[in-house]
Amino acid sequence: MTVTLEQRADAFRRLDEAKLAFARRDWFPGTSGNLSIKLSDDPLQFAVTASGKDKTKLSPEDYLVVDGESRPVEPTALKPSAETLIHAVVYKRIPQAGACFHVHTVWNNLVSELYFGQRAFSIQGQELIKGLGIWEENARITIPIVENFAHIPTLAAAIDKVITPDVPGVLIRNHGIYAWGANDFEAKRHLESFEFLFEYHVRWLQLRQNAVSLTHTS
Ligand SMILES: CSCCC(=O)C(=O)COP(=O)(O)O
Ligand SMILES: [Zn+2]
Repeated sequence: MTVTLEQRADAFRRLDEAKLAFARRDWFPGTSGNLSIKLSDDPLQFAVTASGKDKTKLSPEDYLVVDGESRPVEPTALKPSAETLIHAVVYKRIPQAGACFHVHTVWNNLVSELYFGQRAFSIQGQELIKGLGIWEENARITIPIVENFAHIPTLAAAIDKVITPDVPGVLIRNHGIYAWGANDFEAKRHLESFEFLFEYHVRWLQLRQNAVSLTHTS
């Protein structure tokens, strides 16, 4: 299937919108983060952020289109995100994924380190679990956590082993989160829901610890 110039331009415009929304929340510290939107399944092609850019800004050189091996499909001086392979793994493992967003936040880093020993973080009974598309009563979700291998093919292979269609995200230890959805709207909703759950959980642990300390000193 050929990707038209209109589809390419529409994906770039949608990536601009997602990027600015996340930038407003300070979710791209130090040029971190990368975003993609799928353009075709067969052959796999997706629009992805160029590597090392300041993702709080817009420029005509922010995105390029790559194939399933993370190679640019058109002549360009731009380098795809260093983590493009992870986006490719998500699209291959979860065929229903149409957009994939990666951000580094303090909350997702704290949760990834706190629960790395269990290789997963679980949370139950929170309304925002519905934001992940899971509507059962008192639902519990479990997001996997992988080691932060510096060698990206090793990191991508570790992610490939643990992701499932049941939960639309994966944490990388002391690095960040990848979250995906059927399209950019859904991937954003999933990412925001995960971040709410992480922040709630860490703040709740802190409050509980403070309450215990007060009880012991009074
Ligand atoms: C400065 S952050 C280190 C690389 C990283 O984790 C990241 O998300 C950004 O890499 P990219 O090549 O996509 O700019
Ligand atoms: Zn990263």
